[in-house]
Amino acid sequence: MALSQSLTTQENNWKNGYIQMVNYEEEFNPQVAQFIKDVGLYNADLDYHVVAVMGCQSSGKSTLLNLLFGTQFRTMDANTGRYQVTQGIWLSKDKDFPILVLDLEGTDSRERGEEAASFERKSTLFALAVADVLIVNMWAQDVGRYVAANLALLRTVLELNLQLFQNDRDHRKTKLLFVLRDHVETSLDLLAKTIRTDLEETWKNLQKPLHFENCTVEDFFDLKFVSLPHMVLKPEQFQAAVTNLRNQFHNQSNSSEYMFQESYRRLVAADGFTTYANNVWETIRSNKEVDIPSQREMLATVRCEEIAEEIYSSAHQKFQKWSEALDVLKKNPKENLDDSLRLEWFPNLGDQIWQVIIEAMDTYSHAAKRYISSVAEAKKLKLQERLQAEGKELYLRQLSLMEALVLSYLEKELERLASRTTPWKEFQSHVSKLLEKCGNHLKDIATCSVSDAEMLFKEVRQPKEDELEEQEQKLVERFRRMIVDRTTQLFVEKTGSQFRNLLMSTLENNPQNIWQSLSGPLSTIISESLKELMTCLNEICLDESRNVLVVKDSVERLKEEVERRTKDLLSSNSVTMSYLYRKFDNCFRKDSRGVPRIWKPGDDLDSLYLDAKQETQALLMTLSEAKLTISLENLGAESLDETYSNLTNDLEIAFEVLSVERRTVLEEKLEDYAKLAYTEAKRSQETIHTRSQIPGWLYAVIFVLGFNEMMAVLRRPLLLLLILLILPILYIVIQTNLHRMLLSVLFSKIEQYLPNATNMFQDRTDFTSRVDSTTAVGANLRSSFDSPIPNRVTSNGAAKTTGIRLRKSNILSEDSGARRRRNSVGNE
Ligand SMILES: Nc1nc2c(ncn2[C@@H]2O[C@H](COP(=O)(O)OP(=O)(O)OP(=O)(O)O)[C@@H](O)[C@H]2O)c(=O)[nH]1
Repeated sequence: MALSQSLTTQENNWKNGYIQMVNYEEEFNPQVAQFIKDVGLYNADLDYHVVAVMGCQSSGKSTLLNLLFGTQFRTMDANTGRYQVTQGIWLSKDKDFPILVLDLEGTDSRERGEEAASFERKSTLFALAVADVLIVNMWAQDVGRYVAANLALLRTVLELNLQLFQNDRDHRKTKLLFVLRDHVETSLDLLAKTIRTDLEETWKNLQKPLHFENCTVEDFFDLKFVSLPHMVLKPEQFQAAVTNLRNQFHNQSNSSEYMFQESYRRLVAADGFTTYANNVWETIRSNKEVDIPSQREMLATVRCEEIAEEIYSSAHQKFQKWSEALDVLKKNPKENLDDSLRLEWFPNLGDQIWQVIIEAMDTYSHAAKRYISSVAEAKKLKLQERLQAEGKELYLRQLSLMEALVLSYLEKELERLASRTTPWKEFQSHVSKLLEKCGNHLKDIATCSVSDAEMLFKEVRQPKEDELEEQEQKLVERFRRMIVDRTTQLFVEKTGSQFRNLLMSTLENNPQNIWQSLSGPLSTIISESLKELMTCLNEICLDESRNVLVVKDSVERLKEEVERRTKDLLSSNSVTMSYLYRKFDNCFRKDSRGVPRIWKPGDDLDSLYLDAKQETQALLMTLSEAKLTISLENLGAESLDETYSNLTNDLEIAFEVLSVERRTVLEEKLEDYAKLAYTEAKRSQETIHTRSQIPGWLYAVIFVLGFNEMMAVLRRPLLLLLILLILPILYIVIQTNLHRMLLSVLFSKIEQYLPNATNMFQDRTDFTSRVDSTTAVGANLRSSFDSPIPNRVTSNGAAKTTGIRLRKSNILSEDSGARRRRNSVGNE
């Protein structure tokens, strides 16, 4: 409450150039710091002085200060009676000079009563701790007289000063300036002598620490005595004396008279004055012993801390700007490492960070030089560590972002390399160039030209560079594996395609010995392919042991590819059947020269049929099981041959092409085809046989009996013309063997429609006759199953029809035979 009241007052007073430093309730005003700044002393360093005045209440202290320093402390108005004007401790600044002026509360305050002595000790102790010059304001007439207040005042000063500097071996002196007011008669020297005697007497009676035992008052104080004439009675003399005294405070040129000496300085820089004063006051107030050295150390600690903090935050702001710029770069990642981008990445950021740190440390050293060096150095070290840690962090961020950029760029470039049609081509040389480019980019941006900066950041960069190198190698290795895989795949596919062509041509030309025929050319194809692959692997730059693994793997994949291609080609029933039909036709319908057979009555149709079927079934068996023997040879250089020697020994590729189920299906189709061919052949043979058995006389009989009909035709030109047209057509049909096809079509149509016709006929007969008729046909069919040769072609239509549904050969499975028999019975 009291403080806030004081502050309100103070706001007005501040305009008058003073502030209540310690209020009546003994509270220190935190706004003193701002006051110091406002009066322009904050940066004065040690180039300032402190003057304090003490003395009895209403002894003209404020009046004196105002006259000497141009301050505007409030003074008592004599017309309103004698009362206390100055309460607590007030602070002002000399109007023109860097002098802080302290106006202390009067020592024998009537208003404070019994507590006056306590406050007097506190304020005196405070004044001795902070002031270079302590003005003791006294009435001249009181000197030499036994005035309790004066003697007590002197004792307090000496005693407290002793207490204050007892631990300070390098203690500072204080100027004690006795200003004797209203000096009238007694000479100043006499008065001074009296005071000096009093001081020495008091000093003698004081209990001193052992190390100060032999010290005199003047080891601690420079004593000076000034008297001022009566202000009211002798105003001119008073004014002249005041002017003279004022000059002693301001005029440095007259060194003997100059009031301030170097040895009085409290060695508290102006920017730390508030902190120092505040701490001293708080220590005094809490009745603790004020230890100047520890106060100075405390001040050094506090101030160095403040200075370091201030400098750190300034450097931090600069780091922050870079950090924000790096954030922007992170959000908008670039995809290449163009030179134009380098500037965006703050090249030589390490140097720039180092520059900030160096500047910060210089500023700190300059600002902290006036504080205890051990404290300042300790704080400097901490500040340096802090700045370096933040600088390293920033530098590391840049490196991490660059690492991400470099890896992303490298990945894209590697993707581009891998997506080429020949991904292996000059792969390693491309990779080397890329890695060099990435490395140069990092080096250009991250390397420091200043050797100290390089030393600082190298320990951060080295692990990051190692990490980047490791990541790059991992990435390259990933793509190398991918490219090896793609290259192998390309070779496998290419080899597979070549094998397919080879397989097709071998099936066309030599299906019977297909696998033996394929082995040789396939060995050559695979050997050539592996040789090419190894050349590519060399460009991809795999080590030899991995080359062996890749080649081994490729061989396995090639085996799989050969199997896949074979199965693909023969998976279609129509394709496989076309080879089987051709085989059957070659054996059955053509002679050993490949000329189509004209069936003659003497031809052993059954044997030819059985042989052809056997041959075709043998081909089917051959096609069903693949067995290739590949011998890889001369894969490359001699050394490689040794490495791959275990690969070149008899590589067997064996697999099942057609499953048992598929084989059964194909055999059934083959059986049907064979039987149809046999039936056609048999019919053709019997036709020719019948024709050859007609005797010559029968032609004469036909001529005689048909003479009339012949003449009838000859007499009808239209009929003759029609016959003349039909006969050449018939001749052409017979000559071109088309009559067989037409006959087979005709028979198949008959087969198709005959059961329906039979059924229709049977519907018109009674039930019994139908049963009999059906039984007879069934017996006829059953008898035909027992022969490996299809039934003979007879005039019996039913036998003709069932001839193509004969039981299949013995090589067919029993299941299939049983099923077919069930089907036949069903049909019956
Ligand atoms: N006789 C005489 N009176 C003076 C002299 N200097 C100041 N005074 C008067 O003494 C009275 C008190 O003056 P202040 O300057 O207020 O005294 P002070 O010691 O600051 O008073 P507090 O701050 O209340 O302790 C005023 O009326 C002044 O005019 C002087 O040298 N001689």
